[in-house]
Amino acid sequence: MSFSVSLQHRYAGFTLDASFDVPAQGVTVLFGPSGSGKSTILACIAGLLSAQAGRIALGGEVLFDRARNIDVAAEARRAAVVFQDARLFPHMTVRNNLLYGFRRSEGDAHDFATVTDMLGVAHLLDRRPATLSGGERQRVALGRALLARPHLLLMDEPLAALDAPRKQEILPFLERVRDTARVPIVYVTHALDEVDRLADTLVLLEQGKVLAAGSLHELSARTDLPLLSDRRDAGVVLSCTVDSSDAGQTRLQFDGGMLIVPPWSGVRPRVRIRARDVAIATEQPVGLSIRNVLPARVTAIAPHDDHECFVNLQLGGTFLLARVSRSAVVELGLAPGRDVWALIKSVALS
Ligand SMILES: Nc1ncnc2c1ncn2[C@@H]1O[C@H](COP(=O)(O)OP(=O)(O)OP(=O)(O)O)[C@@H](O)[C@H]1O
Repeated sequence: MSFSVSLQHRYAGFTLDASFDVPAQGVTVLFGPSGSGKSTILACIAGLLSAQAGRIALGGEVLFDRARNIDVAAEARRAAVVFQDARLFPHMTVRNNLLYGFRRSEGDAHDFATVTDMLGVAHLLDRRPATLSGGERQRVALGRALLARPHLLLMDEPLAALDAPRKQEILPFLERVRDTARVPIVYVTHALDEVDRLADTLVLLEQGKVLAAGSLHELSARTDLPLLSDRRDAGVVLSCTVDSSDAGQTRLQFDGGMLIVPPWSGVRPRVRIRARDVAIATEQPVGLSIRNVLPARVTAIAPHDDHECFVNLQLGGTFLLARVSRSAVVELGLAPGRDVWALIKSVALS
């Protein structure tokens, strides 16, 4: 099932002309600099703004089609929105805030307990919003949204108002929602750490236009997207499964090989392998302290700056990015099609 969005809208000084087609599952992150049109797109999806032209369809359901005069009312779209500020009702307890949307849905007590447990708000039910921390308020806002049993969950920079420790506190809850709630999520942010942690699919926006849309893994391996490749820690994000674990190390399986990492107890680990942490050897090295040495094939080479190149590598269905000096590319005779060994010096786990 796909989620298909095509929108054209003009404000004085700003033109939105954005189209993307993404899977209607998991988290789709709209990422781009301030003013690139992220919130405008979200408002159109929510039904809070009618674009001057375009079409929005979730699976077979058309929510908006300007040409056919279809514009499903916001409530009927069943799209719950979580904003930067929690927007809870101040005079109501947490319980009543949570029950607000729930009453109107076909939910039952089991869902209420599941959601309050999942978001760690069960002990806050009798409190009022003013007595909660910013992170707790956002968890309640998320709970209220989930209990409305939305067909789409929309989040507009839900962590932007929180300080770094509160943000770290709430990210695992968002991961849990992504991994357990069967509702497609569209998530707006301009924070790359949130992209790394949460995105399954990424839509990159700049000045009202879509630069690229695709899986986070695929886009993180692209060298022609400065929004991603110019970051200091540019590199690919891989979703893995745990193969085995013992006291000393964990083995992570990915499509194309195995990674050895320090002991890890999570369920669906994601790793970021930074391009500067990947070296290339043309023969299998021996006597190395690096544990992750994997056979790979060079697929492309692109200049990064005056001194360095990005080398695209493929291992099975997985792409890696290595940053190596221009002189090394020449000396090693690296070229597309060449079989090499990728030496992964360090792996960042989230
Ligand atoms: N109601 C409006 N009237 C006129 N211009 C608007 C209106 N709403 C948004 N804009 C303009 O449209 C552009 C896109 O705004 P939008 O809020 O969608 O961007 P954004 O990517 O979400 O930005 P940010 O990350 O800063 O929230 C901006 O230039 C903004 O000033």
